[in-house]
Amino acid sequence: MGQNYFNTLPLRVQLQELGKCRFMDRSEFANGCDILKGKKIVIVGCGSQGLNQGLNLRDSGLDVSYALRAEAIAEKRKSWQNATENGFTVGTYEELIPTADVVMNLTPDKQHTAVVNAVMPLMKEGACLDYAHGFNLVEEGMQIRKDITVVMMCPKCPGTEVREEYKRGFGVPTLIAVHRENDPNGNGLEIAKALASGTGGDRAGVLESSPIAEVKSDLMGEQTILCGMLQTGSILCFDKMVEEGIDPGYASKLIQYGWETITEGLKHGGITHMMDRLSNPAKVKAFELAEELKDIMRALYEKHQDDIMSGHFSKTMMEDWANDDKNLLGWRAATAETAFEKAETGSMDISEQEYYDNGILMVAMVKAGVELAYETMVAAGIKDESAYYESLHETPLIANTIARKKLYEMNVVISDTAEYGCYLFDHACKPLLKDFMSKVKTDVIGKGLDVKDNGVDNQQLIAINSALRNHPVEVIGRKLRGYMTAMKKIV
Ligand SMILES: NC(=O)C1=CN([C@@H]2O[C@H](COP(=O)(O)OP(=O)(O)OC[C@H]3O[C@@H](n4cnc5c(N)ncnc54)[C@H](OP(=O)(O)O)[C@@H]3O)[C@@H](O)[C@H]2O)C=CC1
Ligand SMILES: CC[C@](O)(C(C)=O)C(=O)O
Ligand SMILES: [Mg+2]
Ligand SMILES: [Mg+2]
Repeated sequence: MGQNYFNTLPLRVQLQELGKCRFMDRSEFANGCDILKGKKIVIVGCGSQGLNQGLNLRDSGLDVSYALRAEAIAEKRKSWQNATENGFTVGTYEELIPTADVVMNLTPDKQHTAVVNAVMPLMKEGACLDYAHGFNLVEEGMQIRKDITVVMMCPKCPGTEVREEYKRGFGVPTLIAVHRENDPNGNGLEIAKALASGTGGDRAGVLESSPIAEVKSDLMGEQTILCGMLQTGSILCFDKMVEEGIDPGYASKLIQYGWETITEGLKHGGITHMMDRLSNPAKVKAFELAEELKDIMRALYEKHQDDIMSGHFSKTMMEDWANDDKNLLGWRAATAETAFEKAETGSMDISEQEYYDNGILMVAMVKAGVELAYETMVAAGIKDESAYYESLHETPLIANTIARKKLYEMNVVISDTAEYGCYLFDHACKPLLKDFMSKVKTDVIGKGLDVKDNGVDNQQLIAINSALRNHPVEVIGRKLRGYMTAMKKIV
């Protein structure tokens, strides 16, 4: 195992790299992916990111093929099926890597050291190696041959949504970076820009960042609000409703589709708009619950960020890798056994508004989780734009996966690294919320408020509305969503 690269750097460089974040201007992508036209792109791995990035790059006119393990080809595994059914050339590392101008390493993080050690000797002089997540570079300190350019092109969303947005003629916000140790020709940024353009990311917004900022923010987002919070919230809200006598089929449906429905509000107008979808008394209640949740969970969010920064998280996850993924597999199996996962979802109609009205606690959990994740990341030196993408922006995209097939689907689509961190958070968060959950009733989850009229105190409502609109995640969110809307009009 290599040394944690981040921990080897002087503090000055650590801070410089953590703070690297520039929202790129659309004009910087005027040449699209032209510099890669006629070049050979070989993707290693054809899973969640591999398949979907490859489909987009090919549709953008680039030459894409897949290098898979010999066993995957011989056994016609899922990765082989994904690639061949979509008409791509597939070959072994020996057949394809030496032809590649760009090798995209889209295998699970756990495999990166082995994969990179296998492909590096086969790569031609001066080729480029791309990652979609920098764990291997930053946490494992992978050393790459000095003639190779190392870039990162990281869509800020699950692989499935990378493709769906592209098919809609758009893209997903994407972070690009060049590894400061490997830019021998000084053209790493141009290559990363072309990859982001080829996947459609430039139509949604691209951040020029660093591998360090990417890793420390991506891990934090996925462990807390994006996956951990939604998993904990699903399990606790379901158990609560059933305990209070609500039909399990209704409870299951309210949660399975509820996250997607209420977080649709985030896409349109952030937390402010999500909360505006509630009646005034419900908004006051959700605000109060969120404040309480933030007080209870703040230390846990901070612990996750601290452990990510110090390398404790990566060290313990790598110990699990070395232990045949004992924790990951045990937690995965335990999740499948939860009452929420096992419940049959009812066929009753639930209107869009009912998801808000009967899901006040879920709204409060989203608000608390997004704000806490954002606040904690920014306090650790991560820039507002990255913190926004890794919290508020991506939450609806993860919620979409739960709507498809509950927590199972979310945990299949996200990376194994995200799945491990999600369980870690979930196991710490559930006991923390025990007392809180014992006090809540069906008025905030399952049935809606039982009020005779919608009257509220004017001054209280004014103060709440002001707090909502002026939270820093809302300020940066309005700016970034404004760019996305403007770009959508151009495309
Ligand atoms: N999942 C996501 O949506 C996101 C992932 N990322 C990052 O993208 C990268 C890829 O993650 P993801 O798409 O989830 O990965 P997947 O788990 O979906 O990748 C599976 C692919 O990797 C191959 N693979 C597995 N083990 C090996 C190995 N030892 N050697 C070679 N190939 C192997 C599999 O092929 P085989 O058939 O041979 O097993 C399969 O093609 C990661 O760095 C992740 O952090 C970034 C953003 C989001
Ligand atoms: C949220 C999890 C993620 O970081 C992602 C889809 O962006 C991952 O690692 O899968
Ligand atoms: Mg991510
Ligand atoms: Mg991730």
